[in-house]
Amino acid sequence: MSSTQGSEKQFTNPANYSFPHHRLNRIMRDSSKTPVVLVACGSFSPVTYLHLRMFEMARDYCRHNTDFEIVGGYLSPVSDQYVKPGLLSAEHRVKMCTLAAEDTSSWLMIDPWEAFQSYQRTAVVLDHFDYELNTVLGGVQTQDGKHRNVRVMLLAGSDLIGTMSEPGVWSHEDLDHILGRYGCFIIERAGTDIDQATDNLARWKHNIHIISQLIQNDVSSTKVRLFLRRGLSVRYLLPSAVVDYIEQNNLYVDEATIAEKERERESLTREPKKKVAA
Ligand SMILES: Nc1ncnc2c1ncn2[C@@H]1O[C@H](COP(=O)(O)OP(=O)(O)OP(=O)(O)O)[C@@H](O)[C@H]1O
Ligand SMILES: NC(=O)c1ccc[n+]([C@@H]2O[C@H](COP(=O)(O)O)[C@@H](O)[C@H]2O)c1
Repeated sequence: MSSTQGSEKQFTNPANYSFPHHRLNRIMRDSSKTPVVLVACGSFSPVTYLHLRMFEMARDYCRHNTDFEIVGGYLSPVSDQYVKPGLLSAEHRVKMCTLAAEDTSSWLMIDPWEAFQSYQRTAVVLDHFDYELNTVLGGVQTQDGKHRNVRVMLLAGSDLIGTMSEPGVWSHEDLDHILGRYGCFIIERAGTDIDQATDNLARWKHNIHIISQLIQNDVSSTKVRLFLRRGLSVRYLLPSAVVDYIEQNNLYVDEATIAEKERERESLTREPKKKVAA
């Protein structure tokens, strides 16, 4: 059974869900172009500057190399049911992504649809975006009021695209749906050979856009979590509102470290009195 087309399918929404579109550019700047919405699917545990930067890189790439006009960008955090080490609750991940986008961007949005329900395959997530953008919202308009359907495209790092050639991770049908119907932008990532990662995807080559990182940046959520566990600073690797949120909620710090931090805090508040007394 092939994945259902966005315009035909009814999607089950989480409770109290509404599709965010407050930053979507509903009127195109250049009517000769194709309107595109970028969708990055991932854990975002936690979201880093690199995740946000992927969108800026893709927008620059589109301006200079394609006839696409980016009219919006979404981060879609994966469901809690996605089994992965270090995956914090959807509640925290959506909150951190929202703080990050609000704090740093004028065009990025967070869609919590995927996060607050059972696991949804990426092909289905893209269908959901297509449905919300084109069927529910009715797409966008050109300067002279003509209707245009928005093209949804996946934005991902080369490590994720590399998994598309690993047996059993993605079905052929889903790959055909994602890369054939929608298309994607791949951000080069240190440690992944981009030619190897895309070798098996040659039949969809016309829909795969590879973007080099001109300034190498290999911040990853795994490294950020490791720093936090070791009590090292992660400031300037993530938006400051996200760092503050992590600190306030003691996130990614294991039980032993929390207890140690509490002991430290207690001893710090007691220490000056002892010194004075001595
Ligand atoms: N440094 C990076 N360069 C290029 N792409 C990246 C980078 N960091 C993350 N991405 C991409 O961002 C998307 C979401 O990533 P994800 O949430 O899994 O982050 P991550 O840093 O890879 O996480 P983790 O370290 O927990 O595996 C994926 O497509 C991933 O390839
Ligand atoms: N078959 C699929 O649809 C499929 C397979 C593997 C990963 N994914 C998606 O890719 C993303 C991977 O995120 P991570 O890089 O954090 O593991 C998630 O959004 C996940 O849902 C989808």
